[in-house]
Amino acid sequence: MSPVAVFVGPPGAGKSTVAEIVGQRLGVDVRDTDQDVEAGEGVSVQDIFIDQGEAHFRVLEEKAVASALAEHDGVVSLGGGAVLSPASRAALAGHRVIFLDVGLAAAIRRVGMNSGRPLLLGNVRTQLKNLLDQRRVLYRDVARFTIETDDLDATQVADQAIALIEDDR
Ligand SMILES: Nc1ncnc2c1ncn2[C@@H]1O[C@H](COP(=O)(O)OP(=O)(O)OP(=O)(O)O)[C@@H](O)[C@H]1O
Ligand SMILES: O=C(O)C1=C[C@@H](O)[C@@H](O)[C@H](O)C1
Ligand SMILES: [Mg+2]
Repeated sequence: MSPVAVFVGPPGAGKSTVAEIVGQRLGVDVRDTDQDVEAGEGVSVQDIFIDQGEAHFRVLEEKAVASALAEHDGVVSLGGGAVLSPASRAALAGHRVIFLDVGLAAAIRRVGMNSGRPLLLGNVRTQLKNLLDQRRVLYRDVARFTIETDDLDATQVADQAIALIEDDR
């Protein structure tokens, strides 16, 4: 069993939104590792960061990624920082991973300046810039395909993703 596609990318890339559209259009279930962690713990990702710290969240996330890749044959959307884990990067090898890339300006517009995302608290622009600079290489490393999303709406990104999936089957 293997997911039909796995979406990776930074906050604001549109992973959750696009995964939902692609799942609906292909008639398959969607799994989001942030939601899996929240369901398992019974609290929000934000609260886990605040109460138990990022390192604890990353351990939970690593398990959620491993389970989703092993158990799910629909579409998977990973948390933005899932690729920080070497184990998760290794687990992604051989999967149909699609990197939704986004530039700084579009990412800021999409997450908003008052982001509830715990890693972006403080100066959203600076945090997002650092995060994009540090992680782009990791997203590229795990991805079979990249979609540049800046000038596309979520439906257009989903169209491209479905075309890539169909061509790759
Ligand atoms: N291609 C797009 N163009 C414009 N807005 C978009 C696009 N994709 C998603 N959005 C909007 O951007 C916001 C963030 O999208 P979404 O939550 O899907 O991102 P994400 O990649 O899952 O982020 P996170 O890593 O924080 O979970 C949402 O308000 C969504 O409607
Ligand atoms: O980019 C990140 O590190 C994160 C993205 C979100 O999906 C959540 O997993 C959490 O807010 C951390
Ligand atoms: Mg998401």
